[in-house]
Amino acid sequence: MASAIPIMAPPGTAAEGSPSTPAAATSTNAWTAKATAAAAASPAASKASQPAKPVSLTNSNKNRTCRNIVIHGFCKYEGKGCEFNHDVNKPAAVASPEISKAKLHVNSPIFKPANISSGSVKAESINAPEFVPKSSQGIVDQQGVQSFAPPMQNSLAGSMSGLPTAPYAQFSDMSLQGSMSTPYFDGSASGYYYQGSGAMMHQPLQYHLYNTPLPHVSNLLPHQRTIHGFFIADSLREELHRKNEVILQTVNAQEYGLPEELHEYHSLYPLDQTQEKSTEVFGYQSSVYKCMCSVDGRTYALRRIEGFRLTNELAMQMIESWRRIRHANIVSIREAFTSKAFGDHSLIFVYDYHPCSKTLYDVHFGPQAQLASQVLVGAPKTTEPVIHERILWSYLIQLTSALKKIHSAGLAARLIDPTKILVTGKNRIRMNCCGIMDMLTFDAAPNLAHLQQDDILNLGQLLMTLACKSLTATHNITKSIDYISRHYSSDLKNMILFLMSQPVPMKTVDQIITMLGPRVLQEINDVQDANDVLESDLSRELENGRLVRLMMKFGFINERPEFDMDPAWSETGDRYIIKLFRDYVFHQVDEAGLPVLDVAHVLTCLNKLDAGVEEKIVLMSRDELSCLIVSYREIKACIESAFRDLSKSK
Ligand SMILES: Nc1ncnc2c1ncn2[C@@H]1O[C@H](COP(=O)(O)OP(=O)(O)OP(=O)(O)O)[C@@H](O)[C@H]1O
Repeated sequence: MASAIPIMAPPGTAAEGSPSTPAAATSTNAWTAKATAAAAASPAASKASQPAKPVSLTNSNKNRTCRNIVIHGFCKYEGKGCEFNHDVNKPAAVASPEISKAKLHVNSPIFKPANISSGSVKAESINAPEFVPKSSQGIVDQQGVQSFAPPMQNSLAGSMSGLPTAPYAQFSDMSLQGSMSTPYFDGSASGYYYQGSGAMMHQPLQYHLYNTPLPHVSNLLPHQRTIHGFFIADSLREELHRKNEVILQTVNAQEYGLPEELHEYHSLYPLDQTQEKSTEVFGYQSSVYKCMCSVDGRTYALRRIEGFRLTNELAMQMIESWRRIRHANIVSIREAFTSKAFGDHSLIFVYDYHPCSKTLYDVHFGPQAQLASQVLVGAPKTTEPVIHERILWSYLIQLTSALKKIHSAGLAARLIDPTKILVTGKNRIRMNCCGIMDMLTFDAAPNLAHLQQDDILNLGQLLMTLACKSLTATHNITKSIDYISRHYSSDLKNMILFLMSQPVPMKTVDQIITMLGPRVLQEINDVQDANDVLESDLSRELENGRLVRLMMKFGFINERPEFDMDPAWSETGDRYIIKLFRDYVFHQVDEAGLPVLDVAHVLTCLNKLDAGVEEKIVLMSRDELSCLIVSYREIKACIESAFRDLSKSK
């Protein structure tokens, strides 16, 4: 290794045993003074060394500054036999030629293990207790592993008990003390997506690998960070995990009377919340299924209109216009087709799938929302209206934006109903089921202006329903407006009155946009704030992804059994440095010889390595007979070259 700088033996130093490592052997002057080497590598490592007696030195050495003083600021053998000069104020008569050559000097940063530096993050701090989700109702497999039952559609939950638990934990974790065993799926997704495996694969996902910091540890000094500072927020991670989990859910098609395949879709999974099917919205019973597309492998939502016979082929052309609409507040439609796969004449619409979404109805009028308002009954009179005004404005802005797109395309939504608006994120809504009414009530020459006026009226009715938090609010408009004027601003009341008023001569979406005015600016501000938070979360994960890739490279290179006796791969040259660096990063020990589990140290070292900084560190061999001073840049070059060699040998 050309660039590594071995610490040279002072003249006259007798070697205690020959250097056993090839790296040491490459230097004829390899310095074998254990004490100095141990101290050089790390104070933490020093305890692991065998006690070594310093060798006798000539009188001239008294005039030479001890290297330990120069490098580390102290010499543990001062007064115990070390004959070099320890008085830094006393100028050394003879300068040590090696030291003047060495680039490392007193000011070089030295790694201090966690138990010395109070500011570092210790591995113990991430000993979070195992999280057991609330909905886990004790599904225990034969091995006694508790499985987690997700908040699934009610009728399906029963089918999940007694399912095998997949073997996890292969790539499980950064578990540093065995305390964070992470039961991740082993990565083999084969069969997971597909029906017919007889069972819905299920796994106990651990959403909370890291708890949020406790209040008493949040008062950190500016240079300190908690372990949570390195990873995305718990809530976001949990949400993403849950979405992934929901996307992969399947049921046995036969058990649920579902077709194995439907056009180019398979693995149907019912999404309806209840068994009861209403004909209120479409005039026909409808069902929704999640499914996989065998063409692109993506997940979609199929809406089946039951018992519908398509009589006019022209109706299908309506879908073409809807297919062209792409908008952040509209669930995109992919295609529509008829099918007899369910044993009847069904009309099938294929939409984008938004995992874990709920309808606006579920969010504000469903059982959970009712429970929340019951809690509020006992609340003081000053309690805020149940749906905050800002949320109502946000809904209105999003729906107006969607309507603008639809009306500009020469279409009408024809369906603005709380059960047909999806909430796909926090206050994030999307119009669902677009295009269905155009097919079901096909009219070759529709009165578009009239339908668009209806859209605006329906928007006003929806807003009134939400503001009054009552599905019958539109039955008594005077009373509802009175309620709204007492609980909300006059701007909101006027907006609702405008939307619900008679069109004289015609109302347009542009008029609504003008009335929204400054509220739109507020919405943009909120969206950008949310975006900033997500971006910062993303950047944290970016770091982690980078570090995982580095650690993988380490894993590939270090101690490969097939190269055991190969001089190019065994403990020589560049690879030897990588091995020593691995020890430096992960295998530090403290004065008592106990492992130092300092996450901050590991992250710092890996980040510096990835950046390839010029900072130098001292690496010491395991037998403590030799040490090397190398920069992170040099170590990075070694790793890259070793990895290149590995890739070539494939
Ligand atoms: N595109 C989609 N992506 C993800 N989930 C969806 C999608 N469309 C509907 N869902 C989910 O399917 C479930 C049923 O939707 P649906 O529109 O049938 O609501 P509903 O209240 O049952 O209405 P209806 O009474 O008309 O059947 C809802 O929980 C909804 O979140």
